[in-house]
Amino acid sequence: MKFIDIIRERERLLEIRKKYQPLAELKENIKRVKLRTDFKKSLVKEDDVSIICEYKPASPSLGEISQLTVGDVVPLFEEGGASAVSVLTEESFFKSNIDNLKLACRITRLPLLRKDFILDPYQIYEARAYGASAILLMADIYPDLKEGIEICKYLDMDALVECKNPEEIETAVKSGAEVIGINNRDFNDFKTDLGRTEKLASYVPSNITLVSESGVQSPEDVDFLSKLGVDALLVGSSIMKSSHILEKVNSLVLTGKNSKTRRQKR
Ligand SMILES: O=C(O)c1ccccc1NCC(=O)[C@H](O)[C@H](O)COP(=O)(O)O
Repeated sequence: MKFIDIIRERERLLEIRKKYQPLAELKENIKRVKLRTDFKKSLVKEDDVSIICEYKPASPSLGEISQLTVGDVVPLFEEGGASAVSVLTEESFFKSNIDNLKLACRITRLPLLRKDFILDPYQIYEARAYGASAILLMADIYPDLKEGIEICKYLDMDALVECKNPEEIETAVKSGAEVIGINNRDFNDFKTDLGRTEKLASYVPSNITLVSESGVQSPEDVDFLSKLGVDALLVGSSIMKSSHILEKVNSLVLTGKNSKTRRQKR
């Protein structure tokens, strides 16, 4: 399977959602959904690298990862010291759905990131209506980044803008991004390499919150990425696969404590 297959499938399911729950209805629902605490603020700490724990039952690279539910894992993420929770909401390849976001919202007071392939403003409104405080926007996938970031601001949400090269980082900054993510996963073969953050971190201005995403397995990885000046790490598979989730989260969180380093300037 290729990345483009994931996007095509996302487009197909999006059209079904739009018919099932029109945008006007979502906008009405938003009026009744209380906003969660600030995602960006929760990640930026003076001395600590924050950990965002991701609910991820399956993935294109690993297939089924875990049969645990949001109700099983989110309390453990919180107890383990996570600063925020990411909920994958893609159905076909990651075996989750948007209702898991709503469920997480009932379980935890931590800020919630909607992790999905966002192609359309509809999905940003949908995220807010289902309780998200932030949404992932991929710089090379979302059609109008500036507009997407503005919609997030209008809805009092944060945009985590994912960038794959220096040009995308520059575009993201010009478009108003305040939180930038560097994904350590290569979307051609889905393999991870923490060296991607090493190559790109210094391109991200120091006033912007930097999240390193994917491939974090161990406290040693947290240590390595901390030295590159990241503010937060997004971790899914290694936590979901663990038979001791609470201890796993806690070991990553503790390694992030007092480990924050100033980002190198170019
Ligand atoms: O996880 C995958 O296999 C994948 C494949 C294709 C596109 C995206 C994919 N993952 C999305 C993510 O970015 C991760 O869920 C997230 O960063 C956590 O990564 P990990 O800790 O490696 O599970």
